[in-house]
Amino acid sequence: MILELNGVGAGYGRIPILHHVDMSVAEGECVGLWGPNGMGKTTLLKTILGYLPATQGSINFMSEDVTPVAAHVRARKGLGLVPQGRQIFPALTVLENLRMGAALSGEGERHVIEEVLEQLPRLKSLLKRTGGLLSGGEQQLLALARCLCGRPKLMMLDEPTEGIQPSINEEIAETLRRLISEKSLAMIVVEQKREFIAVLAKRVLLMQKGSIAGEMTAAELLAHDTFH
Ligand SMILES: Nc1ncnc2c1ncn2[C@@H]1O[C@H](COP(=O)(O)OP(=O)(O)OP(=O)(O)O)[C@@H](O)[C@H]1O
Repeated sequence: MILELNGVGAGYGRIPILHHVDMSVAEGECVGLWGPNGMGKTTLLKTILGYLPATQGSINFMSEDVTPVAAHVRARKGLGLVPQGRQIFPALTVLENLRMGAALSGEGERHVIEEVLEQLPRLKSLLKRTGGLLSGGEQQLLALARCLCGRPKLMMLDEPTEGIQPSINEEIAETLRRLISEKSLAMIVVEQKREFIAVLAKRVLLMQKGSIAGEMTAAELLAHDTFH
């Protein structure tokens, strides 16, 4: 397993949000995380990344107990995030955004960026463009590319299709599918759109009220009654 959580709890101040979360991700596996709004999916990603401390349980990443390890050290070890709402640097150019990501990789910046651009060729013609002037979809591709420039071993994506037009969502899904099948990159994908998760993840965890309430196959997810 590349990631293993055992009985993890976390919250904000004294408000507990996550309760006894057990989950694992195998090498090269893409796991979907699905559930209604406000159930703790983003909180779970923040806890795995170390932005929030686990108040209970343990987090194991690449055979190391990272529960006490600081977020920036976990990032260097290979935990990457494509955050909700993209969070690119709007005043920097596309290339500068990628350089920020590549600083984490510990490899030659130019080589890393060139390789990532081969996977996301649409960005090649946008390198000098200011990030804030890109469309939402282009910003999402940039956020994905920036994360890849840090050479993650496990990439977590928080609602990558939110507010993005369908044609770019297909491009994002296809890029992620290739990264899984060709590069064996492990992923956790938090998503509301079932069709998007089903294309990528064989195994989908259902999150409810801060706990993992069940596990489904992609086919079961597509057949699942919606929450609303
Ligand atoms: N910084 C914060 N301080 C206090 N409570 C928070 C904070 N961030 C989130 N919460 C609360 O934690 C709970 C879980 O939120 P979280 O964002 O993890 O859910 P989610 O499943 O990712 O939902 P969404 O899809 O809407 O982001 C919610 O009740 C939310 O109000």
